[in-house]
Amino acid sequence: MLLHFGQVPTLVVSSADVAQEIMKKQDAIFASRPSLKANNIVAYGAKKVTFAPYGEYWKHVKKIYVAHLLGHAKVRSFEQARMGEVELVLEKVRHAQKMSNSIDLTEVFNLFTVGTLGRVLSKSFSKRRSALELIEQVAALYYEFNFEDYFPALRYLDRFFGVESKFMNIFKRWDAFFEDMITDHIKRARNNEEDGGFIEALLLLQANNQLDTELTREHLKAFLTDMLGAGVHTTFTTLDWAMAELMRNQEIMKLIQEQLRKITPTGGSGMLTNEDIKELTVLTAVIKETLRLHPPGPVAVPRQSIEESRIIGYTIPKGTTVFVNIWSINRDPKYWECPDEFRPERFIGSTVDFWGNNFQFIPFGAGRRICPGIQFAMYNIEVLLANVLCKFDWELPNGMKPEELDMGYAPGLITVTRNKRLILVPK
Ligand code: HEM
Repeated sequence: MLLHFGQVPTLVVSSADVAQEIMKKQDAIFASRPSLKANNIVAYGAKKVTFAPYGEYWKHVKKIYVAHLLGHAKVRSFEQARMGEVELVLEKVRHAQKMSNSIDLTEVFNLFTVGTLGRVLSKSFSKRRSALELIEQVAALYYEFNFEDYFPALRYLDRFFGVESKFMNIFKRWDAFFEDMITDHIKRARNNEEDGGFIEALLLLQANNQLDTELTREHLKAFLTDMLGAGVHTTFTTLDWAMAELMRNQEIMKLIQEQLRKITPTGGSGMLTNEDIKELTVLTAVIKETLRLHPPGPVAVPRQSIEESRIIGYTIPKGTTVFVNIWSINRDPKYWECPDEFRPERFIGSTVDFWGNNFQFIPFGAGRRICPGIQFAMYNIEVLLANVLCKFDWELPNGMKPEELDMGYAPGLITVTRNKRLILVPK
């Protein structure tokens, strides 16, 4: 559907066929991003990959992300940090179990996600709650309708809306947070404490000066905002939805628990590692079905066309902003039987995967701009779910029945979280 939002031609894509046309066949034309006011302020111009226009700079920085943080080998190498955070979660749950208390799993998942990411940025990362608070504030402001993005000629009206000053205020706190993180890291490095994290790698690249692109302190901070901005809400909300769906589908939860309880952990700590659970098809199917029904980003990050093109017989002008509606594509009855039902078994024995080749299932997007954090996210989601399901049985509080669990969506545009916190009792 081609619309005009103010002065900007806008294409909304809600079918797998057109998504394939945009994200695969004509990907080079549609691989850029529109320049939004929020990005020019909070995201340090277009320095972070998520909002960089398609081109050489984007390619160089994405390579840095993959080589030093998000690539498969790197993700595997972060096992210690990941398992350290799993251990913290298990301790909290054990404590609640011992006291016969309920536990707020939404909060636990949120802290786990920011903790695993923070630790691999810098080993000494500890400000989980401040980071979460900042991410919330930025998310709330980010997609607030910004008049100027759609009516550039009416820029002067911002003095009434005040969007820019709101962004500037948040940006100052955001910037100070990342400045502290880098400064703390540098102080420890003076004491010869190596940590193998992303900030260390970036500082080394900066010192060696062998890159094809400039790497200033601003670039470093932009990359860190990219990681926390793109990686935290998306991952935590998947954990939250998956666990809620399992509470409503007890037979599937029991099946996974039986499979998990047959595995003997290889690590000395008694926790299951990613290696231990790599053959668990039911757990993977549950996560895929969660991502299909509740894609954390219901609308992919907007794209922009760099030249005029033809899509299914229509002319799409250069500079069109494209929104791919992942949510409705993932539930298209043309591809999915009973699309609104949680049925993980549909993925067992199926070749449909989320790597951007099956356009009826694109929770991570597709094409050149596909999410580079898939492996990172999946390792964290799988290992945490495996451990909390293996070590504990779970009940709803106050005699609540599974069908009474609120599965409504909280308001929000960037990521779609559950309406209510997930409070459960570990047994
Ligand atoms: C369940 C978890 C996640 C989901 C569902 C998800 C989903 C997405 C989607 C839909 C896009 C846009 C793709 C497109 O335009 O075609 C994206 C982009 C991106 N994601 Fe993720 N993401 C997740 C986790 C992560 C994590 C953990 C990180 C990093 C720590 C990350 C980093 C990024 C980056 C940097 C981009 C921008 C890529 C580009 O513009 O080239 N994501 N993600």
